[in-house]
Amino acid sequence: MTDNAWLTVPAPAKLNLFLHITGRRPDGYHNLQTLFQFLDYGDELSFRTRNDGQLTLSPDIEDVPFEDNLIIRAARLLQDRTTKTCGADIELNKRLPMGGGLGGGSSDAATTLLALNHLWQLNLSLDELAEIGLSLGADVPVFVRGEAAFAEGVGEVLTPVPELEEPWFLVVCPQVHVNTAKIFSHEGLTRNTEIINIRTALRQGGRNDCQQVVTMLYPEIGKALNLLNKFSFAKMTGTGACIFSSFGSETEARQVSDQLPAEYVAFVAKGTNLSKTHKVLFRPS
Ligand SMILES: C[C@](O)(CO)[C@H](O)COP(=O)(O)OP(=O)(O)OC[C@H]1O[C@@H](n2ccc(N)nc2=O)[C@H](O)[C@@H]1O
Ligand SMILES: Nc1ncnc2c1ncn2[C@@H]1O[C@H](COP(=O)(O)OP(=O)(O)OP(=O)(O)O)[C@@H](O)[C@H]1O
Repeated sequence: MTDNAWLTVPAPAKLNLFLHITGRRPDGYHNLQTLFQFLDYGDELSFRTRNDGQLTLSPDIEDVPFEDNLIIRAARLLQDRTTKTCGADIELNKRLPMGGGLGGGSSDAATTLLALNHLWQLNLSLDELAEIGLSLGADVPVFVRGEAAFAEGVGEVLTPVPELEEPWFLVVCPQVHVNTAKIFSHEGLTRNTEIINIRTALRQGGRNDCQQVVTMLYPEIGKALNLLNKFSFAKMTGTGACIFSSFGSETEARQVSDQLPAEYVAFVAKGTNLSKTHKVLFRPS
């Protein structure tokens, strides 16, 4: 029932270069100000269209039922806008830790929306795909749009910042799974950081308002921060667990990585202002 060649598309990680929480909305969600940049490292998805309306995914992600997987949920939302015959086989090469603050699930969802929109020839605009993506998670729209951005609202009001420096990052991934909802509902969370404008944000940067609560609940993350801080200023991304430091060159980042204790899971990647998904789908060289 297949009728096509495989299309392989990256699903890169994101970093929150800073993350300020500026308020809590009546629906419980939080207003944020954050700076998103992508990494040239992430998951990879391959798609092959089917003409029988079926979706398959391999391999399964342990503990994530098929219909709950953000890849399948994204594909189902697009199927709602197609004829009954649009289907796909999907292969997932999962590299990003789950619950790491690197946005792996959101990036997988955005890549699925972009790739299937292309393969099923739906011609939905990026605006439409970002709106569909927002119903899957607050981080999906930035991956759909594919540009480094200053984000406000719950993360969906995006101002592209194409002029950001693109340093090398050392990302350390403490082996704990942080539950995002648990962090946002914690009574000790800072929720009243002053709103800043984009120029101030780009000039001054900022901190991660979740870091204090997360390191209190997950001491392993505080320990990793203390260690990385000995080499270079370190910060948490999203609601953790991953932390990062930036460097002027890949060599410097690798030198620090090589000095970490063997049990630390870490990778080195370059920051990118255009996501690799967009490079592959829209600007192939
Ligand atoms: C922390 C960030 O990673 C920053 O990029 C994101 O805002 C989180 O985005 P995400 O993982 O896509 O999160 P979602 O799946 O939308 O939300 C998970 C849970 O976190 C809380 N949540 C999330 C985002 C937000 N702006 N306010 C919240 O209060 C809500 O309780 C929600 O139920
Ligand atoms: N394709 C997927 N990849 C990863 N997680 C998925 C996927 N589909 C559903 N999930 C669920 O989403 C949860 C969050 O995963 P994700 O890897 O996006 O976390 P995260 O990196 O902390 O994201 P964020 O920075 O957006 O908070 C997982 O614990 C898992 O239960």
